[in-house]
Amino acid sequence: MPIQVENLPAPFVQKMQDQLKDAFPDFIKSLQEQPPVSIRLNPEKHFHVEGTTFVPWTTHGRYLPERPVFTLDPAFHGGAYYVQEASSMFLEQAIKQCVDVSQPLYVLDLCAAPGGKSTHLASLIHAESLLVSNEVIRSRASILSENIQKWGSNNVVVTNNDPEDFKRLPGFFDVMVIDAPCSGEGLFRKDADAMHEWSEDNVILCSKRQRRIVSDVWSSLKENGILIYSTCTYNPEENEENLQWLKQERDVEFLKLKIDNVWGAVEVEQDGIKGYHFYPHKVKGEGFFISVIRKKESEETLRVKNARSNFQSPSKKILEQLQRWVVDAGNIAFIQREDLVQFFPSTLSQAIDILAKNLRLVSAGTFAATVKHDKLIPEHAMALSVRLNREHFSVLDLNVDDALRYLRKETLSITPDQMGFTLMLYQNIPIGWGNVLPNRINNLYPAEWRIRMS
Ligand SMILES: C[S@@+](CC[C@H](N)C(=O)[O-])C[C@H]1O[C@@H](n2cnc3c(N)ncnc32)[C@H](O)[C@@H]1O
Repeated sequence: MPIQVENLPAPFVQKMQDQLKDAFPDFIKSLQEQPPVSIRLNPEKHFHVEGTTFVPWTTHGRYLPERPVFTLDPAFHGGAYYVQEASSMFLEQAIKQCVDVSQPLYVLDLCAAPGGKSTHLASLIHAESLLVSNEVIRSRASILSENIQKWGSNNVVVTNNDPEDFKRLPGFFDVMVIDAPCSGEGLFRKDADAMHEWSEDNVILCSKRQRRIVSDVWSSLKENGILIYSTCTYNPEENEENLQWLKQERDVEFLKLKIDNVWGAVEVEQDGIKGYHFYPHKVKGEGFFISVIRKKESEETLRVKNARSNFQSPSKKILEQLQRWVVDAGNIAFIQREDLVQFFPSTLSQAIDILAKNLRLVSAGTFAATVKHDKLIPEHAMALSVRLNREHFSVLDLNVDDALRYLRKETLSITPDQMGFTLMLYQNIPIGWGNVLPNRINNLYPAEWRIRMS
């Protein structure tokens, strides 16, 4: 929402004036404009949206001409795209230019909820990479897990830990993203609360917290590993000064990114640090800052041994059924915890075993099914999984009205010919399961995800 300049906190205005000098009036003008609307398409779900333009620093980012009601688009609930502001999609350049994504890697997204960077990372890294998507606040970790399930990746482990818990995993990660909690200056146009909560004291508080987070998690990054540090703020306390602090405390190298001038990102290079500012008067996006840092210090490394994991496997009978539910079943490990079966790439079993012993796991890979008396009830995440073998299931194509009825968990008045668990599709995107009985369809959409908007 465009903002009233007179509502901006006076010390913020003064700081921005000092920082931007001649460009300050353009910056203020941009805050009074409508924020651009952008989405990032899920490359695994092959969904097409008409009338969009490219976010230039991405492959799958698109600007929309206007803001639709995303809640009323069934494809959104099927994980066909993620709604994300465009500047933060610049993470893609940091990964593509500084990380060899042709190799499987261990990647940590430390401050991950609601999942913008994690879903993006999942689309950028090798399919057998491990992405640990962590969120310290429990309720936000559930939202994160929901968004990861919608995206459909099976190589993501969602954890709910404090950054210092990662000290238990020395030298574990090749890449670490710290999209730090910040004073939110860059989001004023989209989030009026951020503007009302802003204060100089809070900037200092955020800056100190950010240093603590980096310190706490530092030992879990490998020697030569890459740290991507980002905030959605403009001020030096949370950006350049934190990087200066890191340079003084640790042996690090700041990496330079190639940027096209037309993108409008502003490179800062001062006293050996490097970073990239995104200002709304220069880019089609919100305020953002990003820096890519290589760790040059040696680090004790936790070895992931090639031994059997301690996970319990489902029974042979269950396993045989499940293997028909997924494509490329040979490369997948199914594990059973109580009556719930999950799966992930088999090459990650050992690493996930280590995570399970050291961290609080919310989910590991994809929830496939609940086992009840040797029968399988498919989990919602299975419908949204990019590994789902659609050929194995009957499907029901829903029009937009029926799809919305389904997502509201209402009764569907359609009567398909085939009985049993049926995949609900909207524009060829799976959105969940129904159990077709002789006289009705049992709507299996998760009650807690049901849409309430009419
Ligand atoms: C900027 S948001 C992350 C946005 C997310 N990366 C995305 O792209 O969707 C920062 C996150 O850090 C979490 N956080 C807050 N305090 C924290 C702390 N002390 N340590 C780690 N994370 C924290 C917040 O709950 C929030 O989810």
